[in-house]
Amino acid sequence: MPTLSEAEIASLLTPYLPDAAPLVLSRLAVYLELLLKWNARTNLTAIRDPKEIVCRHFGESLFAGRHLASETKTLLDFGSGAGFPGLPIAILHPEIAVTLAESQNKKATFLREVGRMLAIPVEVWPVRVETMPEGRQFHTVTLRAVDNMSSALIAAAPRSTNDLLIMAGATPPAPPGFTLQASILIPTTESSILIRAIRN
Ligand SMILES: C[S@@+](CC[C@H](N)C(=O)[O-])C[C@H]1O[C@@H](n2cnc3c(N)ncnc32)[C@H](O)[C@@H]1O
Repeated sequence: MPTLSEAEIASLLTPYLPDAAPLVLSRLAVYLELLLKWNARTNLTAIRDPKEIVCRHFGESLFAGRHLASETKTLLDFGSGAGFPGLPIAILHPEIAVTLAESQNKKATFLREVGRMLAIPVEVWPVRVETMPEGRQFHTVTLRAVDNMSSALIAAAPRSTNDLLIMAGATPPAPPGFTLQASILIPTTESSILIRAIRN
């Protein structure tokens, strides 16, 4: 028996993604089981309650996925951790080539395993973003809950040709060459916001 049925996951996701497709739900159900299994023996995320994982991690990531620019064809998730928001975005938008950058080895190994089990072609960059070849760029770079958002944005900016999609508790300063758009409150949260920074 899965921890949560696909119907339960769909119901929990309603505020973030009201009509999730069956394939999205079945992939999220597999991702949830893998995350719970790995998190029991290695610390991938401090959130351990399955319903909270679905709302906080999956829901917020899918909400970001609904707010991507239509021209986004390549996406870098900067500091993906256990895959947020990059993996749920890859599940929601299989047409986008998603790269998950995560410098901690155990988390990068987990990300590869989820990609393999779901048969989705995500690239995992298992070291710091700063070590990518200079010319490597993406339409969109996402950043969620990275430790020092201001310095992460400085490192992320040269990687983006179009925009940065930021999920944070407060509005960060725009990195050089980018302009912040109005922020959007993430559903069911008190103060978590989604902000797009557009390249000038
Ligand atoms: C606080 S966690 C947040 C993870 C995820 N974005 C989330 O919302 O749950 C930040 C992650 O970013 C990774 N990280 C920080 N700086 C990085 C960098 N320059 N390149 C790649 N990964 C980085 C860390 O190893 C850590 O796992």
